[in-house]
Amino acid sequence: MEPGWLLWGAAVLLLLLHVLAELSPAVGFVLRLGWYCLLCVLGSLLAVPACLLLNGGRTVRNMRIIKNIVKAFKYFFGLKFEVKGLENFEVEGPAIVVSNHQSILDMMGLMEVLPDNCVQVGKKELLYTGIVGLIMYLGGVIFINRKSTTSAKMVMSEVAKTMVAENVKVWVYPEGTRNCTGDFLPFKKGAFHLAIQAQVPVIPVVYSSFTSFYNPKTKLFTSGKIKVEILPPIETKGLTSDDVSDLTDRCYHTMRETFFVLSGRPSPSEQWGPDQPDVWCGTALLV
Ligand SMILES: CCCCCCCC/C=C\CCCCCCCC(=O)SCCNC(=O)CCNC(=O)[C@H](O)C(C)(C)COP(=O)(O)OP(=O)(O)OC[C@H]1O[C@@H](n2cnc3c(N)ncnc32)[C@H](O)[C@@H]1OP(=O)(O)O
Ligand SMILES: CCCCCCCC/C=C\CCCCCCCC(=O)OC[C@@H](O)COP(=O)(O)O
Repeated sequence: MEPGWLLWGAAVLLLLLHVLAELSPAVGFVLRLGWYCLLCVLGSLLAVPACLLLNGGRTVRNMRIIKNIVKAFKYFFGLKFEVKGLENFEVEGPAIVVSNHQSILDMMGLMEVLPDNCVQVGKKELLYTGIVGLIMYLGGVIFINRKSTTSAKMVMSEVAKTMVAENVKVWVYPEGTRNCTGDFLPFKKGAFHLAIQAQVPVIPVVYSSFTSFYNPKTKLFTSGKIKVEILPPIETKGLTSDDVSDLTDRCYHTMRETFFVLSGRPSPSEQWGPDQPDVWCGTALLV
């Protein structure tokens, strides 16, 4: 077929998809999410050779390449990030970063603020997403098996040693799963055990609620603004395993309080529970 016809075909297809997306929110939702996944695949196709050529293999230095590619994604979805407190990442040496996790779209918010020398903890299933899994592997993502606490704990204790030796920060989603209910899930303790074992500070990062522009249950996915705040580091020097619960609670409360402020909603003490308890976040691999 002639290239001219191909271009026309592509233009007509895009127009058709655009009209469909405008007519039906559900179709628009699926198309936008599909486009996001496609962007991840295309970005990975670009990043894999770059990472291999420039850095040779699995290393945290690849995160810079990944970050710079992913930072362009937001323009395709009309998403804006307003970031406060970046200076709080400037701690000397390693640290544990903890943040709330609402959706697979979080990957954009993550890359928007990601400090140098920082890897994330992710569920091992993400390794099976083909080239996207490969780029995560090359970026140094630490994969854990959530179904086996024993093996997850073993991986995390190993991380406590290597992060200090190699001077890397580790980004953990302490809710342990995606949650877009407009509130927080209770925090799991792995991140805080890790911080105390390695005697490194915890840096909380909070993203405002997505519910005004993204909701898989009502098939909502429009443009929107996300406020991000990096809170001051919480020191763990001198703390022992007896202090894990207190540290977890302290981070949970500070972050939840900040979450409501950033989301422009009444403080948690003035309301009870999530305002949309039935928002479905999905238990499938991605959605
Ligand atoms: C260029 C284009 C590219 C485009 C493509 C993109 C590429 C981008 C690249 C890169 C971005 C990557 C983005 C990745 C994002 C991934 C996100 C996810 O996958 S989130 C899910 C996985 N993460 C977690 O689950 C962590 C949080 N979870 C924990 O930390 C848990 O605590 C865990 C898993 C370690 C254990 O899970 P439990 O369900 O058993 O949870 P508990 O209740 O905390 O633990 C049970 C008991 O064990 C103790 N415990 C936990 N950890 C311990 C430890 N290390 N040592 C000793 N005790 C420990 C606890 O204190 C608790 O005991 P007591 O109840 O207190 O008595
Ligand atoms: C042969 C494999 C076929 C699968 C092809 C899928 C192609 C993948 C394309 C795009 C993937 C986008 C990945 C973005 C990374 C975001 C990571 C993420 O946020 O994972 C969710 C996980 O934290 C929480 O898991 P659960 O909420 O517990 O569930």
